[in-house]
Amino acid sequence: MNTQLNTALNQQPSLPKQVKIVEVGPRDGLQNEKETISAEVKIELVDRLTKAGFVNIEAASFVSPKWVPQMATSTEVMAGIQRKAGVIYSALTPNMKGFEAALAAGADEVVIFSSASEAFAQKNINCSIAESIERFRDVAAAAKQHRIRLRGSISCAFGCPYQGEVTPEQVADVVKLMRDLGCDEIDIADTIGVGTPRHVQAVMQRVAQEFPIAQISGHFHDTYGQALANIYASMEVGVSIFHSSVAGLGGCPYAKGATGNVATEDVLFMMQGLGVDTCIDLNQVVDAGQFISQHLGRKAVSRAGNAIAAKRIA
Ligand SMILES: CC(C)(COP(=O)([O-])OP(=O)([O-])OC[C@H]1O[C@@H](n2cnc3c(N)ncnc32)[C@H](O)[C@@H]1OP(=O)([O-])[O-])[C@@H](O)C(=O)NCCC(=O)NCCSC(=O)C[C@@](C)(O)CC(=O)[O-]
Repeated sequence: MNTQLNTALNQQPSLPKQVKIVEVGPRDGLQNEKETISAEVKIELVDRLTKAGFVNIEAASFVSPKWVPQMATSTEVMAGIQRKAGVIYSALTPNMKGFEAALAAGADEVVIFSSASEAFAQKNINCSIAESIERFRDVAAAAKQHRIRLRGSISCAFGCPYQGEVTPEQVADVVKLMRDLGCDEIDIADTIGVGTPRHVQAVMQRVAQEFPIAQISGHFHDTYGQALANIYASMEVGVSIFHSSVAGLGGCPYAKGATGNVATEDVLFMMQGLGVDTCIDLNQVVDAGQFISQHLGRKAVSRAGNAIAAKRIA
């Protein structure tokens, strides 16, 4: 390597040596599918992901089946998966009814979810941000009582399909509320994928003033093709937890036109190239991505996944 390039590389901000990848495909990825997917298929997907080495898999969502019918099989899914010791299987819980179901199903982590945008909170959970926090108070207390991990997710942290602009200050305000509820981890979510790297860094740096950066995660949808760049930019400012979805599955029922999360295969390929450890077997994730894509009858939305799969056949 020439001296100039070497000096340039040495001046780069350092990246974390290891990151945690939370696989959200079985929940965020599948929740928007119109055709009902059987519990058996969902269970096989989760089991494949467990074998691939994820330490955290979002497997279920105990929300109203009238609002998100695809997640109505969550109890069966949680009962059918082969759990591996040490793996956290998470479930969304919008209220105490959801919490009770998650508790009965043996969720290791419950996820309360609100938004940095008032308009999106109304569309997604039918209440204001303040009302959602009040509703989560009991869920948070019950989670603590049962020693279940509590994660908070903040949608529309970089823009809202109904309200438009969202400021870093608005995101920080919700982070403070979730921190005060006792969240162990807080997700900064780009629901509609409009964030770009410098904007993402500004938001991450602002919220890190309110909550430890080691417990903040980046949840990026890839609607505008910015997700990998945003993950890289987040790592530059110290974020080391990222959400991704096998085969790039997904979309939010309450954010029309939003595509899936960044594909897990693409994230893993980038991390390998950067020498950032994930402890996850990319080949097994590619297999899981091909499995679920075949089941859904379409090609995976993962460039790395499809390229690796094609190379195997060639
Ligand atoms: C919050 C509510 C329930 C309010 O919905 P509501 O209609 O205001 O609530 P309600 O209390 O009046 O209940 C209505 C009906 O739902 C039932 N119900 C009530 N709660 C539950 C429950 N937990 N489990 C099962 N059933 C439930 C309840 O029993 C009742 O049934 P009925 O008496 O009419 O037969 C509703 O708005 C809801 O379920 N919303 C969930 C929407 C959702 O899941 N969105 C997708 C997930 S968020 C997301 O994807 C974003 C994220 C996290 O990935 C980050 C990002 O990318 O942005």
